Amino acid sequence: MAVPSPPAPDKSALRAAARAARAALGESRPVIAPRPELLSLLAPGLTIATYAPMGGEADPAPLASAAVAAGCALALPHVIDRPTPIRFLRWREDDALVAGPFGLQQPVDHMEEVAPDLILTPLVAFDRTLARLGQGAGHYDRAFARYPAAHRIGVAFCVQEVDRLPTDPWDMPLHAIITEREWITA
Ligand SMILES: Nc1nc2c(c(=O)[nH]1)N(C=O)[C@@H](CNc1ccc(C(=O)N[C@@H](CCC(=O)O)C(=O)O)cc1)CN2
Ligand SMILES: Nc1ncnc2c1ncn2[C@@H]1O[C@H](COP(=O)(O)OP(=O)(O)OP(=O)(O)O)[C@@H](O)[C@H]1O
Repeated sequence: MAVPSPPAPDKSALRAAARAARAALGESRPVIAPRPELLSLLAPGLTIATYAPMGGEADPAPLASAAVAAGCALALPHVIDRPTPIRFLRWREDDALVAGPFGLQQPVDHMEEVAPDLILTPLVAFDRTLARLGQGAGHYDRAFARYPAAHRIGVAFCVQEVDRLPTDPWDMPLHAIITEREWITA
């Protein structure tokens, strides 16, 4: 009889391990610099959704600045609570942010809602098949379902890579992941 294989780790165990790996970077967090493959996706008039990093997340600011330099407009997610879908609101780099739920900084809620052409997505963990793990509230899963034509680009440190993530029926793979070392595509 075959030796039973150990159960695959579930999403919450993988999330905890990846958060610990990210936290172990401490203050020596690498810079995620723009890469040519990302720059080739940017064009004047496009709307790029970025995010205000929290905790130990990779900072997408150099990527957002490259998008502005390429003539793109920016948007940031606006969060109400776990069950409510996020909305992407117009944001310029000098616009003030206010405190939101989960310790997030976000635009004031009366900014214009916009449809992103490319979504820079914070990752908790990822694998080489471009599967991603987020905070578990489904905020980005639902945003991806609402904007299926948007480019889905994950942003993470390479220590957040895991061998293989479990996937659920609602998971939409990323188109690419940018780390401090690589542009990962399938
Ligand atoms: N910077 C950033 N902005 C973002 C997200 C994100 O992951 N990062 N989101 C992604 O969906 C959305 C906000 N959704 C969130 C949903 C749940 C939690 C949450 O449960 N946070 C944990 C702490 C996580 C940690 O230790 O790193 C908590 O509050 O207990 C956070 C954000 C949109 N904006
Ligand atoms: N299109 C959708 N519409 C409504 N609910 C969804 C949709 N996609 C996912 N969800 C819900 O959101 C939750 C997502 O959980 P999951 O653990 O996959 O999150 P995640 O991989 O961390 O991603 P996210 O960053 O989007 O939270 C699940 O409860 C799921 O039922």
